[in-house]
Amino acid sequence: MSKSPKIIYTLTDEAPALATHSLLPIIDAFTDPAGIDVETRDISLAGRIISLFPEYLTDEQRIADDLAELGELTKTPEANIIKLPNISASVPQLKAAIKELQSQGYKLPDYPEEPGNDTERDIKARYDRVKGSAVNPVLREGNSDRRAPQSVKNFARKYPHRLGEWSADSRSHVAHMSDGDFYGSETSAVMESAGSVKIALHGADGSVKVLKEAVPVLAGEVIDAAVMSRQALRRFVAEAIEDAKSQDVLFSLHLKATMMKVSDPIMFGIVVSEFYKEVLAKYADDLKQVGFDPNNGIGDLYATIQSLAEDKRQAIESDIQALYAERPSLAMVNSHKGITNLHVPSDVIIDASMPAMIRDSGKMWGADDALHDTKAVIPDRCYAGIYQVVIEDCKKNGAFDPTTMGSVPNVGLMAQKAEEYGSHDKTFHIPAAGTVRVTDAQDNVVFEHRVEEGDIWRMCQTKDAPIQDWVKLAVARARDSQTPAVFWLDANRGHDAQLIEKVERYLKDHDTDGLDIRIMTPEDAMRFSLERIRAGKDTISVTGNVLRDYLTDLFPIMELGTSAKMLSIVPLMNGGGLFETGAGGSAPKHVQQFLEENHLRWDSLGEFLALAASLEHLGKTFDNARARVLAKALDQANGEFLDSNKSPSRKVGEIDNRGSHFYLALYWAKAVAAQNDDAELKAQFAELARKLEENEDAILAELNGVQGQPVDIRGYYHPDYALTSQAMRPSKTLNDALGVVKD
Ligand SMILES: NC(=O)C1=CN([C@@H]2O[C@H](COP(=O)(O)OP(=O)(O)OC[C@H]3O[C@@H](n4cnc5c(N)ncnc54)[C@H](OP(=O)(O)O)[C@@H]3O)[C@@H](O)[C@H]2O)C=CC1
Ligand SMILES: O=C(O)CCC(=O)C(=O)O
Ligand SMILES: [Mg+2]
Repeated sequence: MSKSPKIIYTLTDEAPALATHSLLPIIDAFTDPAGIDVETRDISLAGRIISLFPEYLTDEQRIADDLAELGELTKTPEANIIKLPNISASVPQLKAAIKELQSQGYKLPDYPEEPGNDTERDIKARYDRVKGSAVNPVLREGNSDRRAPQSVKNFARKYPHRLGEWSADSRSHVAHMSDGDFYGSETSAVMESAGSVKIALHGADGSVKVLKEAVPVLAGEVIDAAVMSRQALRRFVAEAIEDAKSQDVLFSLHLKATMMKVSDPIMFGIVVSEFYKEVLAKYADDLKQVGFDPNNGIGDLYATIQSLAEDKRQAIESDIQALYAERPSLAMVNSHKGITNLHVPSDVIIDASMPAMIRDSGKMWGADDALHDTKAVIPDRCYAGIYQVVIEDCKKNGAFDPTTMGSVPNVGLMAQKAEEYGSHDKTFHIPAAGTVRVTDAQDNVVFEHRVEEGDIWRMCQTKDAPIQDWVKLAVARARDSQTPAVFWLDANRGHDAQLIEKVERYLKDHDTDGLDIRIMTPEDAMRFSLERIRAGKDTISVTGNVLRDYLTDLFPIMELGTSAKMLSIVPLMNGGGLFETGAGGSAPKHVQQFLEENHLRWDSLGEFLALAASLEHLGKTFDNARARVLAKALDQANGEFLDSNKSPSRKVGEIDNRGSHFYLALYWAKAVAAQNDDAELKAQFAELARKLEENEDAILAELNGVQGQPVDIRGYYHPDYALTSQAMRPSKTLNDALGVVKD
């Protein structure tokens, strides 16, 4: 390959962005002497917003659309990108980010929730491009390989995390719909040839509204369509509220309003509307006037009623308090601040929230600041059942034991916006009763669904090439690790039935001799994997995109206490590599702690693992010996890091993210100094290793000594760069030592 070896390191948001200020100078200190370029690209929420509105900004303020550039890069063989978690913004977060930027002098337009003219429609359309999960789908031009490396598993066995005890009479459970949901209505088809399909709503009154003129499709592609009935959802929610009350358990809702950015906020809004029904009806006119939108959560009510007269505002607030007495208790996001599960749609994200509940004895926090059994409402049936299986297993067998349990790595079908996670541009909030028809170029009806006003109809696409690649990856992982692999597919679902046929066909393209490869429904696959995990055995989960997301938080959280310690590789379909860091998110809670007491508990192990994999990939694709030296040394450093347990503590005054970076640098420098493949690097890094080792106490004292005080970095979404760097690099001794190799 002719181009020079280059790694792109992404600048994102919240805790991982803070950590980057400390880690990147260390990475530079190692890669510069080896002649490897590490460049950054800004894909933060604030950066993406700024890049949308050049004409509103001064020359100094403008920045390029780095995400678009990276999206193109992922389609090339030389792509080598380290992708840290980023914010997938809900509307309240988007508005907060805009407000912050405006206060910093960026003359950005407000977000027009209900645009009244073409200019506003254009503004909203631009903002909607950064809303929700708008980064990952662009970069994920490959399927997903997420697992805990052996060194991490060994770490978990040596330093087990604590899991809450389970009781056999726990009343916690999952509640889901029994009809009228996506699961029940899904129909699916495989496209015979390339072309396009059209989506139209044929009104009961004879009108035709084109919802999408042309959705391009490829030969062999699986498309499916399904509808969620508003009435059925409402009925279900009303019953669930009643039932939670009568069973005296907390009511909690678990959705993915960030990734499923069209459907799930609407479902969230329906639950909010049902829970607060009487109050919302009583003050309907006032709430309409202030622009309250239940899809943004009850937090939006508290924010918007600020503009009402004091007595009206108080009346609404006290009626809400009175309503709480009649309703089941709500699960809380922050009981100290009175933030409930229904406050903000992005505060409770199912992939992280359900494992947290399972980790905590099946309980969630109530307003009384104590843990309680809970009813976990997950309306759609497609995946809800897997969590109920885990709950039943824990009730029967108790909590899992991290010192003996096996592992469930994942191979996920993700490439090219596969399945539900690519559906938002084909998801519609139905404006009037009728029939949604999907037709092909010859006007043949591919799908048809009867719909009512307020229903949510969606179509998903899954290309054939990613499916073939996914099957290949599953076989390769099963072979490499000599581990049974289970495809989690449900023959009763339209989409899954098509996938089962394809999987059976494509498995024949590979040598599967001696491998144990099965296809099971998600619930059976969960039972099977749990039985094995308790016996200390590993089982590869081979899943679609949604279960990829859910399982790669669930199993790591049970096995390792966090998904931060996952290796998360996306082998890009055109030969490049995307290396995600961990399997979790951007941990807003960690930023709060950092700002309050200058302690950042973010665990960068995911970054360390991703960097080692990225360097190894670079070594291979560019036949670059120095990248291989660094990769091998980093791998050893990661082993030593885990073995001596230098991850951040949660407590102020103790080692935090910055201290953990120091140890990584020390172990990495020692490993480069110990190798004999490259004498020049050996000499340079021996010097760094010596400096770091000699000054260990002084550096740690400088890093930990700053803790305990609030920090001001002048911004949450767009903090001041220099101030943040200063805060994240408080050790002069460490900064000077890193200069040894850099200059
Ligand atoms: N790949 C990506 O870009 C992803 C982005 N997100 C985005 O992240 C934001 C927050 O999502 P949320 O669902 O709250 O989930 P998070 O994964 O950000 O946070 C849940 C909890 O997981 C733990 N955690 C996660 N990562 C780490 C880490 N590296 N070190 C230590 N602990 C960690 C923390 O637990 P504790 O507080 O107990 O220490 C944290 O509070 C959202 O905007 C979401 O869309 C979410 C998932 C993936
Ligand atoms: O893109 C997002 O919003 C979240 C992604 C995620 O949770 C995951 O990939 O595990
Ligand atoms: Mg996830």
